[in-house]
Amino acid sequence: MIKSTVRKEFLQRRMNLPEEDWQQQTMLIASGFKALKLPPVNYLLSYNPLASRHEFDVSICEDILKEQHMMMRVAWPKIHVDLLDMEAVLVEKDGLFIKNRFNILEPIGGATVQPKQLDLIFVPLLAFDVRGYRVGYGKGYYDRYLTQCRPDAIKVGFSFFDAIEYIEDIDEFDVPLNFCITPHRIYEF
Ligand SMILES: Nc1nc2c(c(=O)[nH]1)N(C=O)[C@@H](CNc1ccc(C(=O)N[C@@H](CCC(=O)O)C(=O)O)cc1)CN2
Ligand SMILES: Nc1ncnc2c1ncn2[C@@H]1O[C@H](COP(=O)(O)OP(=O)(O)OP(=O)(O)O)[C@@H](O)[C@H]1O
Repeated sequence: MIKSTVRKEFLQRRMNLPEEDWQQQTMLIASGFKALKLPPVNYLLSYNPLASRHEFDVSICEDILKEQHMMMRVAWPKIHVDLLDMEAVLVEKDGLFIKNRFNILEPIGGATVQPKQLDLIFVPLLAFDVRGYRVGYGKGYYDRYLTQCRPDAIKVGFSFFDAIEYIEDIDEFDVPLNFCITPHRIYEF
């Protein structure tokens, strides 16, 4: 399947998930994540989920990590629409967020974390394949950003659905995930 077909189909499937299933599967994904053995994490790039698109609520996994990595600091993406690029911004406790044009909460103020400082990245996705390649909303923000990160930075995706066979139109910019957690499986690539 090509990215544009995957994008439409999986957004539809996610939007059609009944609230009860969404909640139950969220808990299964979070317990899968808890079982992951990760090296020390100093800097995490998280994201604020778009509830209106039924995105996975990564804040549960953030909390799990905070217990395991006491020194960990969390950054959030801030996009630059004109440049199609993104930065990771640290927000201290009680920091402020404002909604961007896509309705996603972004930090106001706060220090930028350099991409090479990040140890762990939660990567939003609509679907992924058996090789760890993913499809997002199609603007390439994460693809551009991930090429600037350390090769050993761990990229984790979360999905309510299992891997698809192949995303056909992968290009040289696509960076695969290291892990994808689904309600019934942990994929490692
Ligand atoms: N929660 C969350 N935060 C994130 C992402 C994400 O996927 N999820 N991103 C991951 O990249 C970046 C934002 N990327 C986005 C890219 C497109 C659209 C979007 O709604 N696109 C419309 C088209 C709108 C237009 O062209 O103006 C669409 O898909 O209908 C939203 C976010 C950074 N932050
Ligand atoms: N590093 C890069 N430099 C230039 N163009 C890029 C880069 N990364 C991705 N692109 C381009 O951005 C466009 C969108 O990429 P793609 O369809 O893979 O987005 P996506 O993975 O669904 O979106 P996202 O990364 O925002 O979640 C493609 O045309 C792709 O070639």
